[in-house]
Formats: sequence, structure tokens, C-alpha cells
Amino acid sequence: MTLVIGVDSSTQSTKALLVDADSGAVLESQHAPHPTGTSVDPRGWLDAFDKASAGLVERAEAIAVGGQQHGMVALDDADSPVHDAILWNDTRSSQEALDLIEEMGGPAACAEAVGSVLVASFTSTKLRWLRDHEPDAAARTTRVLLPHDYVSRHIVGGGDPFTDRGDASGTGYFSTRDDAWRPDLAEAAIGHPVELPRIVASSEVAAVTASGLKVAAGTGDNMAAALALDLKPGDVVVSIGTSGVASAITNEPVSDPTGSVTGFADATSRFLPLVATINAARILELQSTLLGVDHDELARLALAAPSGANGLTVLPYYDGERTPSRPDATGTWAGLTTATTREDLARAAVEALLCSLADAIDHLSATTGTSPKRILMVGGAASNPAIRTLAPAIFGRPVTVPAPGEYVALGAARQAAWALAGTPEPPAWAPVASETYEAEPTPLVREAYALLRDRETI
Ligand SMILES: Nc1ncnc2c1ncn2[C@@H]1O[C@H](COP(=O)(O)OP(=O)(O)O)[C@@H](O)[C@H]1O
Ligand SMILES: O=C(CO)[C@@H](O)[C@H](O)COP(=O)(O)O
Repeated sequence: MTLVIGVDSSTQSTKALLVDADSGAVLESQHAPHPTGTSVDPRGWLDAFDKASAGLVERAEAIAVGGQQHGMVALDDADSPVHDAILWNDTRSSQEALDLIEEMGGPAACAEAVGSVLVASFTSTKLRWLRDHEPDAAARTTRVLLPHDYVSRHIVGGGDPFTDRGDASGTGYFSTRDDAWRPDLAEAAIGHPVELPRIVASSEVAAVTASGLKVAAGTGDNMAAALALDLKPGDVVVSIGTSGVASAITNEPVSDPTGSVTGFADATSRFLPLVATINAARILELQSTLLGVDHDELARLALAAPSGANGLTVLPYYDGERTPSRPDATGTWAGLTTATTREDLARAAVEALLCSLADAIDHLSATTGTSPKRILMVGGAASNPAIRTLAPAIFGRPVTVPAPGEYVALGAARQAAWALAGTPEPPAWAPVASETYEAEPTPLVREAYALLRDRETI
């Protein structure tokens, strides 16, 4: 049996899967936590990789890493980080995003140049922040990597760094349309030329370790999930991890001058327009903590309350928000009374998360011009019974939930198997088992949410 490893170096942890390259069957799975916060020492991810892959690496022929998108890993000429990695969900560079957009000629010109209108998530805005707030660190920066590139290079043990078009398209210095770096934009962001990783196709081996392990290009986590789920045009994936995401595959690049939809490339030769929110699974985590319950009890409470939570509505932009672009936002609760119950509080939190994701699906449909034929739901919080039960009601459509699994890591494993085979198309693996949930739509919940969303302006 030929074995490959797929890795997900995500916001909260590293997950590693040992997978049969021919069938896609997952044989073993391990994980290790990441340092917490939105600005972290990236070497913590290397330690997590070492722990999560221990005992698996020796048995595999190839490996690939899917990683949280956008994070800035700025290195000096000795390959040491000049600063903590600033992550996709750190909003400190929101003003820098506006400055860069203006320098590029406005939102439409920016979307045309790099596929997306910049927000604080994009790597280039973090480089500009470094230039203006940590000039010594910026001056020492010779090379800029993305989180997954940094882990891949650790696996190889040095050498020329590499990445792929999918993750590169989230930097703000890559042209999705032309499929090429825009080194001029990286230079404009940080103030001097920097070395960028070589771009490698998913079907190629990027490097080979001293022990003979083949390392594929790797990609962004959302691109890896698309590869695992074998997405086709018309499918929409909703992912509920630290970030909330709605994404779809298109054959042509997408450019949205309003900035709601980012025009990413995927890990094949197609495109992955995507809407991302900063607040997702943590909305439920916060609610569980405040109520003093675990995930299952939160679900039980939420399902025991009526639709609309007796008039209680939450705008869940707790940590600032990216879509809509409200970097300074905090959460807002409306409709609390002395009759409000614990059940209502749980229900309102679940409905808020789903309404935010329903907005994301609507943005995606409006920009791609197609309504979803199928909605797939993955990510840590997709296993929550209240999320599964209420998602079809809030989205107004059936929702298909693949069997619980690490789909980013599985997509990375499929890329590793693809690079090993060197074929024009990825290996054909059996479709993942899934269950479809249906419910009567509850449009009044979305109407109440939209009123609150549009009433608040920060
Ligand atoms: N049953 C559940 N109900 C709600 N949230 C859950 C459940 N299981 C896991 N989560 C949440 O999912 C998140 C982790 O999901 P994951 O997709 O691995 O995130 P990331 O990729 O951002 O690291 C955590 O915030 C965790 O609390
Ligand atoms: O910023 C984005 C997408 O543009 C996020 O989706 C990150 O890629 C982090 O993903 P998770 O760790 O939450 O899965």
C-alpha cells in the first residue's frame, strides 16, 4: 500500500492524516495544539507539526501541507522570524489595507490587480504595518512566506521555499488572473524587494527530504478542503472553524469590487471565490463558556428554544469582522428581557452564526451569478447537532454534511498522492460519505438579523 500524509496547519491546531494514496482511506490521525492569539511565534507551528506527524512520516512516500491562509511569516537572512506571524484574523492592519487600495487606484483596480479588494487579512497589509510600526524588523526582512510554506520548508529541512497558486492568491501580491507573483506589490508594501517562494503545481513534487519523502506544493486550507470534497461548479462549501467560510469552484476568475468576495485561485487550475468571516466557531465557544455548558448541552438548549429565540437577536462580530468589513466591531445583543431564558441565549448564538454564514452564501451567489445547487458543511462546528439541524432552516436549502473528518488534511493528502502520481488530474478517490439535512425555512430569523446588522454601523 502506498501511503501519503496530509497536514492541516490551521489556526488552532495541526492535524496530520496517514492516508492510502490509492483509495483515500484514512488510516491514522493525530493532532497538536497551536499557540493562541492572532499574533504568534510561527516556530510553534513547527513544534506542533513535529508532534502531530510523529510516527507517521517514516511510513509515507509523500506529504503535503494545507495551512491557514494569509498569515505573514517574515524572515531575516538567517531564516529567523523578524516578528511574530500576524494571522488572517488580526485586524491591526485595516488602515494599511485602505492605504494600499488607494495606492493601487481604488477598490476596482485593486480587485483587478490581485483578484480581491484588500482587507486586514491579506499578507501585504501586514507587511505595510510592519514597515510603519516595526521599521527595524521590516528592514531585516529578506523573505516572506505563508504559514503552509513555512511548515513545508521545515519538513524539507531548508532549501528554496515553495508555495502554490491557491495560497499565493491570498497575499495581495499575486495576480489571480495572470497566475503570477506581483513582486512590485510586495515591495511597495514593505518598502524594499523581498524574496517570494517558487510557485509549484499540485501535480509536481516540490522537493525531496534527505530520507526520500516527497513534498508537494501544499496550499491554503480552503483550497485543500475543496480538493478533498472534489468540488464541482454549483457546489458551495460552508466551513465553520475559527473562520466562517462560504466558497465555490469556478472555471473563470472572479473579481468583486465591493470586496465581499475574494477572488482566490484554487489548488488545480480553476478558481475559488470565497467569503470569509472572522467570527464563527468561537461564537459558540463564547456562548458555551458564558452558559457554563459543553457543545452538546449548548445544542440541546438551542434546540429547546423556539425559532427566533423569543425576539433575541445577536450580531456576532465579537472580534471585529471582515465580511462585512467592520474591523473595529464588537458583538451586539438586542431583545433581552427579564423573560429571556438560557435556551433563548443558546438559540440566539446559533442563529447568529448561521445568519452570518447565510449572508456569506448570498454574497457568493450574487458575485458568481449562480445560486448553489448543493451546500456542503464542514469544519469543527459542523458536527454540532444544533448547527446541523438549524442550518437548512436559516439557509433556506438542504445542507449536506460530510461524515466528521479533517477535510483540509485529506485534501492535502490528495495533493500529495497527485504529486506522487504525476498525472494531469488528481487521483479519483471514492466520494466522502455524507448526510443531508432538510428543514422548513425560517426567513423571519434572517430578517431580524438583517435589521440589527444594518442598524449597527461599526
Ligand atoms: N461539537 C461542536 N460544536 C461546536 N463547536 C465545535 C464542536 N466541535 C468543535 N468545535 C469548534 O470547532 C473549532 C475547531 O474547528 P477547526 O475546523 O478545527 O478550526 P480551525 O481549522 O480554525 O483550527 C473550535 O473552535 C471548536 O470549539
Ligand atoms: O482567512 C481565511 C480565508 O480567507 C481563513 O479561512 C483562514 O484560512 C483560516 O482558516 P481556519 O483556520 O479558520 O480554517
